[in-house]
Amino acid sequence: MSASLRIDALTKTFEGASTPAVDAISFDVAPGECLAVLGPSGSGKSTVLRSIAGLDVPDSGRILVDGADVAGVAPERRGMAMVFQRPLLFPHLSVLDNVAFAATVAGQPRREARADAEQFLALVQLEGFGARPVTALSGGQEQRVALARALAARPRVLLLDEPFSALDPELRLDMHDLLARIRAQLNPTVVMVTHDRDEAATVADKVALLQGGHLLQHDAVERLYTRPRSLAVARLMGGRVEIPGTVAEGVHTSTLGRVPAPEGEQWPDGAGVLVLRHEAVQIISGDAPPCDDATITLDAVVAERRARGARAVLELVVGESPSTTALEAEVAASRAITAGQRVTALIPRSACAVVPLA
Ligand SMILES: Nc1ncnc2c1ncn2[C@@H]1O[C@H](COP(=O)(O)OP(=O)(O)OP(=O)(O)O)[C@@H](O)[C@H]1O
Repeated sequence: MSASLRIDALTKTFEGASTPAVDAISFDVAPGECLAVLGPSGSGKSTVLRSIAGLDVPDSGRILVDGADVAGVAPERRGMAMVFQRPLLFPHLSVLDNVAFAATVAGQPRREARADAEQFLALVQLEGFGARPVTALSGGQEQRVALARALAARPRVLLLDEPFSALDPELRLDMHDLLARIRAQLNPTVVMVTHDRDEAATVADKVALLQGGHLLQHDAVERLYTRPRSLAVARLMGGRVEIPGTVAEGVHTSTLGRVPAPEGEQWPDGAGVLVLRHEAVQIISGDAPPCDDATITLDAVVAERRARGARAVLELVVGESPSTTALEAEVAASRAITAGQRVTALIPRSACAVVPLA
């Protein structure tokens, strides 16, 4: 059921707009892979998805499914199915007939189409719901029906446009689990639009990160967090530690001291901002462990502590005035670390990346 997808220099400018909504975007999605198209509002995510589906026509660029260009192919003939933010179910049909609709319209005998639909309802854990009117469903159940309906079309590529964003947080987590089960069972190629990086990190193998119609980085989720290519990527992924400095011969020098590039990484000479995830900063409130080459050990003062539910954010100050550096770290809320306290911050060197200044 899965196909490869290649997006090649996709460009689209809407009538009357001065800049492209999508500007020469290219990426590949392997068969069975789940790609999240992530970015802030207006970054071009839906335009990319709608172009793949054939609902928007790009000005230039190609969309290849298993190597074949789908330009000019009608949306319903592309072997794709799309789930939108709203389930868009037919209110006059039962749950089962909503799922069986496409097959019935395509001429499959009703009984067969319904039997098939039952299987997809079971897959989305709505076994026994077939006879209900869709108007009697909760939001989460409606979205499950929309997913079952899309899957019943046996798409080669499943397109999801913010499908869970209208659901409450608990239900969203359930839907993420459901999507994982669907992937394990049917292995579809999935492209999902989301503006939520946690959602992208939870459901996707890779992320295409967009901003202002440009593709900033297409990479594995983990690399977007730990190896951002630019300051914009680090910030969009929620990075909160930025330390300006200079790189010479692969060593970044700043108020934190000298940080050599991790093995296999190349940092170009010149001005560069050291970025690292606040989650990677470990806080020791007692005796510091002995120094080792793999770890940066810093004396710090807690300037502020902010509550974040089960976690707490610590604003740290490293160094002496006037050359101090601000650093953020996160600890379990249960840890009794208070503002004004002296602590040791440990940073694995492997957690450090250097990106160009702005
Ligand atoms: N049909 C259209 N006509 C004119 N402009 C459009 C149209 N659709 C999108 N745009 C513009 O193209 C740009 C990208 O929009 P798009 O919907 O692709 O972004 P998005 O990242 O999906 O945003 P959101 O998360 O808010 O849905 C925006 O500036 C938007 O206003």
